[in-house]
Amino acid sequence: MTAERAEASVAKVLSDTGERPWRSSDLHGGDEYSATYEDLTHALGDFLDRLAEARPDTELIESMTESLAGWARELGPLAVRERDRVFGRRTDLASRGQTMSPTIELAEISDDSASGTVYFGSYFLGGNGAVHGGAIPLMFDEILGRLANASGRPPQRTAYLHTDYRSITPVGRTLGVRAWLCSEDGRKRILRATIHDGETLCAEAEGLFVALKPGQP
Ligand SMILES: CCCCCCCC(=O)SCCNC(=O)CCNC(=O)[C@H](O)C(C)(C)COP(=O)(O)OP(=O)(O)OC[C@H]1O[C@@H](n2cnc3c(N)ncnc32)[C@H](O)[C@@H]1OP(=O)(O)O
Repeated sequence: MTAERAEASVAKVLSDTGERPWRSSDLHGGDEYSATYEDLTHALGDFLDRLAEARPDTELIESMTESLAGWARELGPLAVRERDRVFGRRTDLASRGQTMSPTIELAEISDDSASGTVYFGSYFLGGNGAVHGGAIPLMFDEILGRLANASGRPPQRTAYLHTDYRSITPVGRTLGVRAWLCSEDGRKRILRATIHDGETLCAEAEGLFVALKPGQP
């Protein structure tokens, strides 16, 4: 996704809800920094997809290894405390500034539902064209966790996450994703989500999210 599309996606969510989509830290710089960091995470995701697809020769493997080791050496001294990090903490961005799970492009979000698209690249291949069975709950935890924590609700953690695999989830296709709040009972919230390939239900999940008590990690 380009920086312009990332900004447009965030702006749409803001205009729909009248507020920031979910808690966002301002510790990590302004809009330009966000867009630049999102470009980095997209470039990294693209690299992982291309790596997963390619069969490079020894010379290219050695060259890439050297380049990656060089970047690691450069980043090593820049390590900061968890709360000051950027990776995975840009909750105002579609990718959340991370590549651990695929980017979810939300077209709609309200207090109790969200819908949009998700694209699993080749990096997430399990086998025979199907997404890895572990990557699917990872994506569900991502969207359900975001929704559970949206709209000024107190921070929540996943207590359980149940996934049913209804048909294969294909790699390399834009899939529909939907999540909604089913019930609230004190600190407990049950949410559900689905992934569709066109009309085909690929997988569905139910998660219990429990609001943290003060002092709970
Ligand atoms: C923007 C970010 C997007 C990404 C979001 C990612 C979210 C995550 O993945 S969080 C990481 C994964 N989750 C964890 O590490 C959680 C680990 N577990 C915990 O910390 C605790 O067990 C925790 C907080 C869930 C609940 O503990 P605690 O606060 O002591 O609550 P506890 O009293 O045991 O339970 C509260 C209620 O929930 C119920 N409950 C708790 N766990 C479960 C469970 N697994 N199944 C069913 N019910 C449960 C209890 O029965 C109780 O119900 P009731 O009030 O009716 O008696």
